[in-house]
Amino acid sequence: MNEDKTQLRRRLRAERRALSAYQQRLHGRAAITLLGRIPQMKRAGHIGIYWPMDGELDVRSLLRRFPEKQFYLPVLPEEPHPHLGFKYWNGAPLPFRNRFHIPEPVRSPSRAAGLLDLVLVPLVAFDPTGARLGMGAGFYDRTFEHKQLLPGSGPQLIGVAHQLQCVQHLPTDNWDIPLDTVVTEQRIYRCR
Ligand SMILES: Nc1nc2c(c(=O)[nH]1)N(C=O)[C@@H](CNc1ccc(C(=O)N[C@@H](CCC(=O)O)C(=O)O)cc1)CN2
Ligand SMILES: Nc1ncnc2c1ncn2[C@@H]1O[C@H](COP(=O)(O)OP(=O)(O)OP(=O)(O)O)[C@@H](O)[C@H]1O
Repeated sequence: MNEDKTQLRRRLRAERRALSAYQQRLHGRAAITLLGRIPQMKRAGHIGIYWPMDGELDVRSLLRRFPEKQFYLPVLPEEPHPHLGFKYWNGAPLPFRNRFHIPEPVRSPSRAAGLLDLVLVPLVAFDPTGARLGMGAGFYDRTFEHKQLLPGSGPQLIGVAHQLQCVQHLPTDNWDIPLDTVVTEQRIYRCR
């Protein structure tokens, strides 16, 4: 892996973890307000979300804001499948945690990633063109690989991040799947 990516990942992970609980709450609320203005979000019925970790923006209260929509959390791939699964989550407590200590609704029904209308994608860094740097396992890139073959297909990918995670230009690799939109506590970036 490219050293630039490794260093950037370390620096921005530390910066988002350093935000106070108060800042975190403000950013979460502001991002939810902006998400509510995105037309694709208004239309979406089945939405991939994530359980926040490591200082990521917390948008779980979308479940209360949009009680008519269905939300799904990612579950780690199991051999031999290389893709993230998505399982229905109604907001109930989740006792099971995966190997990264992230809760998963293991007993809930699954929905194929390609059948979600929209996926809120966690990230470590992004740039205004929609390039994304994640945790470094390539899970989201592999899961939405087909979007590269058929542009415009598959769920809308909406990155969710603190404004401090925006960098001028991110180095990309040929497997990176670009984001359609990025939402921060300050603004909406329309990338595609
Ligand atoms: N909230 C959230 N959920 C998510 C992701 C994410 O980025 N954010 N993922 C996006 O892909 C997947 C999990 N991906 C991950 C990839 C690497 C590490 C990681 O490197 N964790 C440790 C070191 C490894 C370990 O403890 O064994 C670390 O913090 O350095 C964590 C999660 C699915 N769920
Ligand atoms: N479509 C793919 N097919 C095969 N390997 C892939 C694919 N996408 C990513 N990878 C592999 O995954 C590894 C991690 O990729 P990268 O650093 O871009 O992950 P990331 O987007 O930061 O992580 P994540 O999506 O898990 O948050 C790379 O070394 C690459 O080899």
